[in-house]
Amino acid sequence: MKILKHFINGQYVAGSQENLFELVSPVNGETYALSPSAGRAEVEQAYLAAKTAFAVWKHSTPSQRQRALLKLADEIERNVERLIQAQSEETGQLRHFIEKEEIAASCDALRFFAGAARCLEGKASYEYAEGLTSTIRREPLGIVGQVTPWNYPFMMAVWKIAPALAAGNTVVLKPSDTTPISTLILAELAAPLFPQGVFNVVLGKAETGSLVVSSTEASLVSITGSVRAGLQVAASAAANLTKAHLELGGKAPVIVFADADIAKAVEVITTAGFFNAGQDCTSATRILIEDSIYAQFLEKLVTKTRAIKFGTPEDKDALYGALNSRNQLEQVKGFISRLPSHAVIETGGKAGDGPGFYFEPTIISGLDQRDEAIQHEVFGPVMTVQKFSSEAQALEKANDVEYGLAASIWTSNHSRAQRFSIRLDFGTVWINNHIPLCAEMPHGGFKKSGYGKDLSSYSLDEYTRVKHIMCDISE
Ligand SMILES: NCCCC=O
Repeated sequence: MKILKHFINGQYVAGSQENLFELVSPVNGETYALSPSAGRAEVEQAYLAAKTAFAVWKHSTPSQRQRALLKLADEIERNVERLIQAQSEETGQLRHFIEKEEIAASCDALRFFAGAARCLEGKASYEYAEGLTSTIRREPLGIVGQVTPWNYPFMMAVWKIAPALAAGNTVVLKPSDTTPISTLILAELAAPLFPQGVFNVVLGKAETGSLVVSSTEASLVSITGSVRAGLQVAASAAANLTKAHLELGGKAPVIVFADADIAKAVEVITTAGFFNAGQDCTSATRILIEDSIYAQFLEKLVTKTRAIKFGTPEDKDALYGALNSRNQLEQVKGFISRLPSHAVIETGGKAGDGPGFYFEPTIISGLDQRDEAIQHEVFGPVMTVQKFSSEAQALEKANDVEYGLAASIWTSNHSRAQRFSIRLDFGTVWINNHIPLCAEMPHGGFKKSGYGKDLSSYSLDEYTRVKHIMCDISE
């Protein structure tokens, strides 16, 4: 059985063989590799490598950082087949999905940050006080501790490391325990392009993650994960006064008015809800439908959903693959088993056949606003439908969750679209669409969805600090 290794100081490093755990294929439930679990000594070894590397990398010019990031994007493209193979094995995702939604998008993000590294901004230098001239320096923070999730393992690692490295920081990253291999390949591809120790990967479960985010060597800790994990990271960061960036869960409302383009709404919402088996923090999960079109819209949504195929990684016609783990499948089944008696399963509601971790695309109606499936993130191919009868009611239901990551509004009334985009309490609001992202624009939430931004120049702000230098110029 293959035993994975950490990637520290530019090379693979065997971990302690004491706490090995199994990596299980979501496609067939079989164990395909063993992973070590980094303890304190290994995490400290990674931080030491990152600290030594920071002394060099912080003096690199933005142009040098740009060249390294651009080369990394090219190298990823040269290794696309290897990456698709690794990631489909660890996630159960479809091969065509990984290529388009992860690898291509990750290369684009790397190229964006390569350019953005050269365009950092600050206030104009000037004499704001008599006899004194002020300048602003934007500096890297130091060593960054990062924890990434399993839903898009490769792309989430790129979203974290690209702005960090572009700004001149060095990294210690712990990928999810179920999906470490694509991140190890990323580190391996990056190694010849950056000074030794700039990007280190330590493997393990939650205990290793706690060691990474509680290190006193970290200047920033950044996590994409659940609200529960985010609360723990925020607490441990606070104990050291370490800056934290938290990209946590979501429960996106999708508000459909009678004047929307219904055919387009049905098409996009079913894709945006079941894409990646709904394991997406911006997934279209809570469909709020104006009462005058409720029955007609629901019928179309159900018909379209029944035609959705899920399948193994090779299946070109499938919309999504397996859920990431047995644990995640149990989570989704748990939500279904706890549905109240007033809930109606319009379609789906069951696990798929076979040994893999599959679940049918599912639509649930009849729920009350306070019910668990409306209030909490399922992170599976499950959407709920609710009715509303006025703008005020739609807005109230949409905002009435603890999350604030993403939302969409569907209408042909321009003023209404604008009103909702202002009043929706979510970090991204789509108008007549749902799910697309781009590297130039920020991704991050409000409320319990966390704080700080991934992507865009706003994430470079997270990874830099602003220094004011004031010089006496009096004669
Ligand atoms: N659609 C990408 C969202 C990233 C987090 O799940």
